[in-house]
Amino acid sequence: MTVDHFAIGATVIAIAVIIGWFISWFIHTISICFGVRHLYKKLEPVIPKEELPGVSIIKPLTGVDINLKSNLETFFTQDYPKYELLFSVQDDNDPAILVVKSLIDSYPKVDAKLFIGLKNVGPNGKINNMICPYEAAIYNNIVISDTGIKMTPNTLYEMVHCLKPDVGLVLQMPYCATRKGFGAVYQQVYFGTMQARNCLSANAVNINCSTGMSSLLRREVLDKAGGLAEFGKYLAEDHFMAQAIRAQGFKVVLATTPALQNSGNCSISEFHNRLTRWAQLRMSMLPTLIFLEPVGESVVLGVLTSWAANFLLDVSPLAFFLGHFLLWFLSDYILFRIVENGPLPFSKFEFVVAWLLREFLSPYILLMGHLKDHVVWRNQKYKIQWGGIVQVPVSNSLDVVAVS
Ligand SMILES: CCCCCCCC/C=C\CCCCCCCC(=O)N[C@@H](CO)[C@H](O)/C=C/CCCCCCCCCCCCC
Ligand SMILES: O=c1ccn([C@@H]2O[C@H](COP(=O)(O)OP(=O)(O)O[C@H]3OC[C@@H](O)[C@H](O)[C@H]3O)[C@@H](O)[C@H]2O)c(=O)[nH]1
Repeated sequence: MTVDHFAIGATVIAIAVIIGWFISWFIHTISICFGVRHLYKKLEPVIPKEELPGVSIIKPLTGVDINLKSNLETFFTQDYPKYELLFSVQDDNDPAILVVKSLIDSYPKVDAKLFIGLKNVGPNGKINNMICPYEAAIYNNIVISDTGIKMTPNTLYEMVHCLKPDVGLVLQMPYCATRKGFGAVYQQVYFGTMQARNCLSANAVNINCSTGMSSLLRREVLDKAGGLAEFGKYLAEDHFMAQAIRAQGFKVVLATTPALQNSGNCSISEFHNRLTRWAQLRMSMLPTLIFLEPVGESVVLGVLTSWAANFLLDVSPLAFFLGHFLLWFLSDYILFRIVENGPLPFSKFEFVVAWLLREFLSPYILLMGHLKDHVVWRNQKYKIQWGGIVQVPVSNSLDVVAVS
């Protein structure tokens, strides 16, 4: 390559980097605007409360943590006229059984059942755990809610409110309840900044960006796509369910309040394992993210753009990087306050430390996703293929028992 070719190539790359930098600020701006407009907006009642449709809430459980009982209790105290609770565990030694039974005894007026044992329809353990309650559900509207989720008394109403006739799936954007300890702060900052930015901006422009920890869907729509069992072949069943619902012409929308993850386990290393697993899923399903995700991170994009600005405009790279990083921080701080709907629930110092840690560790998490040749989820190992299909882990199906 001659010097001219080299200079032309470098100029083209530098211009592309600058364009990418503007795109990333466009994403920040959309997420903030959409967050302000959509999150926590006042819901005008459209139909009287007693005429609201019935909802079956499926809770696939695996094990116990110190918050499980209080989290599950929030499902028994929903300010909603007609719903049933369908808990399921995959084996009869699961300690969650005792917790659920004691809550069922304490709230005899709430229609609640416990299913013990899974139906093996594919590699996805969560789907296998949910097949029995899904088949037994009496209502057409199904909420799927992960074990660590806590609701406020209004959450179910807020989700149903978003289920307009043209909507097939309502997702609660992932966020966290405020818990004690730095691990909890770190997770809350992650979900309130990077995750919220991508989730809000993608949904604002109708890009499929789903996380299935708390969602409400129309059963007849899912059944037309083959039912819940059809998605047992994927680990990222949430992404493929949203895709199948959109393919039938229904909208996928965000609920006005985020999902409150409130697991009793706030370990940073386990959280990193979870993020690595999610990164592996995303990269296998959407390979363009292998390139886009790292360049969409503040540190990598900052370094690249500092070089580009210096190359094209002779700007000091250090000054550019520091300005970029400070702006990114301020934008994330504003977004966090929008998602939290109030002041920081911890000190500013903790926010800064958790934010810096996340920004500098994110390339490492993405790298770990590339280095691992298998996915680990709840002690099961899976081999994942391009397209998101997984190979079956060894699993044993128990007889199913329903306990009211
Ligand atoms: C030069 C700048 C370009 C920036 C491009 C930004 C690239 C996107 C970067 C990161 C994507 C992060 C997605 C976070 C949410 C995903 C959470 C998750 O992994 N969930 C899994 C488990 O529940 C789930 O199975 C996977 C779902 C797939 C999500 C795919 C998301 C694509 C989002 C793209 C957002 C771009 C927004 C553009 C708006 C104009
Ligand atoms: O083998 C399993 C694994 C998981 N599960 C249940 O599935 C739910 C989610 O599990 P975890 O909390 O371990 O995982 P995550 O929070 O990472 O899940 C998230 O990412 C992966 C997606 O497929 C899920 O839909 C999403 O909720 C829990 O309720 C858990 O009890 C099972 O019932 N069996």
